[in-house]
Amino acid sequence: MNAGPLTASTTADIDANVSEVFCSVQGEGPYVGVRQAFVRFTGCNLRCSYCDTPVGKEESCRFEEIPGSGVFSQPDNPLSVTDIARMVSSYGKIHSVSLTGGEPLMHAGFISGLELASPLYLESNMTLPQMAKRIKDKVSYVAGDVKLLPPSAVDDMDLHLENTIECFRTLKATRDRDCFCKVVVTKDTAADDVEGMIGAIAGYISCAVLQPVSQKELLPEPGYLLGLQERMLDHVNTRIIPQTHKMWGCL
Ligand SMILES: C[S@@+](CC[C@H](N)C(=O)[O-])C[C@H]1O[C@@H](n2cnc3c(N)ncnc32)[C@H](O)[C@@H]1O
Ligand SMILES: Nc1nc2[nH]cc(C(=O)O)c2c(=O)[nH]1
Ligand code: SF4
Ligand SMILES: [Mg+2]
Repeated sequence: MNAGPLTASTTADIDANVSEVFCSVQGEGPYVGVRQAFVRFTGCNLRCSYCDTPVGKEESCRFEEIPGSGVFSQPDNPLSVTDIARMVSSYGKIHSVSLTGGEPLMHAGFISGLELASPLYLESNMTLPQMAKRIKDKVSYVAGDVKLLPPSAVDDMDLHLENTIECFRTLKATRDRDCFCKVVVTKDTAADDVEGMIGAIAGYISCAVLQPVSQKELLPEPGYLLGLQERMLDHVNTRIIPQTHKMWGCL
């Protein structure tokens, strides 16, 4: 049994460093447009070259009390599970609570202690299988990224791929949980790599989403995305959905 530092302990953590809490609509993937509270944790175990999310401050969180106002209070970190429950319940009729980051699975101990009135929607890089095991019965939605990293970005590529597959196996779609995958596609994304990984996880997901990268200079040609979609359709229901929240300037 693996007993490394990222092996989950069995007790819940009562606090965590959170970079922001806000209310918006889900801007990515098949649930685009549903109203959500977003809880963005600090810290990440990866450094994706295209990442659009700055590393959050550890000292304080920013909390948008009125949705869309652009006005933030700055509660001190760490925040408790009770603080989070109070903040997200203030947002009214939400569909779910998006747990994002950074990498939320680095805070699995805290997530396992959350008791919220709304279902949990996990947004993860799917590379920490021990943490995934710990929270698998807490989350109702899993938006799992497939990270096709260049060899220079990982010490052990086989282990990275195994960890990804193990996360999807653990958090797979069931009667009580939806699980789908997103792949951020850039002009450097190799179709063979995408197809290999999607083939390996197809049995665990309800659909796959090809998400064009937001930086214009990194975008592939439209024909490339359509060709990739056609290949993926051999394995799983596949949609091309760009990030929508950036179109209308919401968080
Ligand atoms: C900021 S990440 C946080 C959650 C987790 N670490 C992950 O990567 O899934 C949230 C989502 O934004 C996507 N994303 C980040 N930068 C992007 C970009 N430049 N263009 C399109 N999607 C991007 C990620 O791939 C992921 O699906
Ligand atoms: N509106 C909106 N939708 C999102 N879906 C995933 C996001 C993320 O950064 O995890 C995100 C985000 O930051 N904003
Ligand atoms: S895993 Fe997610 S948060 Fe971390 S660097 Fe990649 S896109 Fe950004
Ligand atoms: Mg985002």
